[in-house]
Amino acid sequence: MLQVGVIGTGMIGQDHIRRMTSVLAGVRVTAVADVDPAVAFRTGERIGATVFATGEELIASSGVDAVVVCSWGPTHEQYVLAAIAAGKPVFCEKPLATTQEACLRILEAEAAHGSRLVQVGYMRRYDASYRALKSVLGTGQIGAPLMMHCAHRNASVPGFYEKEMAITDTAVHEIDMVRWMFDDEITAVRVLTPRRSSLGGDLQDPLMLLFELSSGVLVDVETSVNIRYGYDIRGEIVGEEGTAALGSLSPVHVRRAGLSADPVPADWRERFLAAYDVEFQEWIDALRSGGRPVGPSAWDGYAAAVVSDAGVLALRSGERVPVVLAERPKLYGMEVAA
Ligand SMILES: NC(=O)C1=CN([C@@H]2O[C@H](COP(=O)(O)OP(=O)(O)OC[C@H]3O[C@@H](n4cnc5c(N)ncnc54)[C@H](O)[C@@H]3O)[C@@H](O)[C@H]2O)C=CC1
Ligand SMILES: O=C1[C@@H](O)[C@H](O)[C@@H](O)[C@H](O)[C@H]1O
Repeated sequence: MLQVGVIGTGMIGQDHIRRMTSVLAGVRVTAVADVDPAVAFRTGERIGATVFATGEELIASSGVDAVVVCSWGPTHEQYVLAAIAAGKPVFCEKPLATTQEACLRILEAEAAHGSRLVQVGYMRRYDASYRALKSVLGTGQIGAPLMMHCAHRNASVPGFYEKEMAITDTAVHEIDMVRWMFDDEITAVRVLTPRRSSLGGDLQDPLMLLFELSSGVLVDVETSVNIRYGYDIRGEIVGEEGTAALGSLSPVHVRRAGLSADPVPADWRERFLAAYDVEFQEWIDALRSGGRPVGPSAWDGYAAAVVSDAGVLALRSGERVPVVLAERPKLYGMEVAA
């Protein structure tokens, strides 16, 4: 049984605790910590886990074999570094860290440790629809890819959500997905600002991002974070001889009162429910078999941060911003995770 400690017991922390305590096999949540002690105590009491006053104490505990970090982005670096220093595997929700400099510090620490300990929570790589899309691409049946159109729509966002988070918090999923889908790097970013939605308050919402890949493939991403009608994730690849798109996800299609409709998920927990399950089960199984994490690596977390930084610059300047990555350390090979 893998003994896991969870740092950050907010929205996604609770969801991952639920899957580790009642859905997945071979795992027990033995410890929790949150900067808000009331939340941590309620959770610890409910699931019978030890509550630690700080994430660092949780990481040091002998009752914790592996760590899951679900706290706010700016706090990820300190916990990932502490887990590496303790030699414990750490699953960190996205983003790996909020600056590329912080990601580089994590890469250095992991390289000094000498083997992979870190996995980043880019769950789209585990989603059945994205996996099917990648496999269609791989068979060559639509010919060489030329473009991809994506949409990332949230029904609404919390009050603390700022305009650049449409890139650093939201489109960062497409940044990782595109690198994985095409086995390629994003080399430049542009960001266009359409007419502003009146539903987004001060936010510049929606945004239109354009990624250039080193192969010449172009990827456009619409982010709309106040779309109201639900959580809608789309993707279509245009190839030389055909197109392939993420399919409809609904198990049921309703026709009534002059309407033909599929339900739309409320949020990411519903849309990516199965993907998170697969992501965590594969992580647990890899660690239990004495292996290393094989999903999105600290390198992937770093690359996403560099592209995301370029996106923020492109939004501020209105210019095309090139993406410059550091040299890829040997530890991360050229393998494509998940
Ligand atoms: N993969 C995905 O689809 C998703 C990933 N996320 C990521 O998960 C992380 C958490 O997001 P949410 O759960 O939505 O936020 P949240 O605000 O609901 O929960 C975060 C929790 O972390 C706690 N926390 C903050 N600083 C802390 C610290 N220094 N030490 C310990 N606990 C601390 C807060 O008190 C709170 O309970 C973010 O990095 C976010 O980007 C969130 C939603 C979906
Ligand atoms: O990661 C997530 C949130 O943090 C983010 O705020 C949302 O825009 C994404 O759709 C969700 O998957």
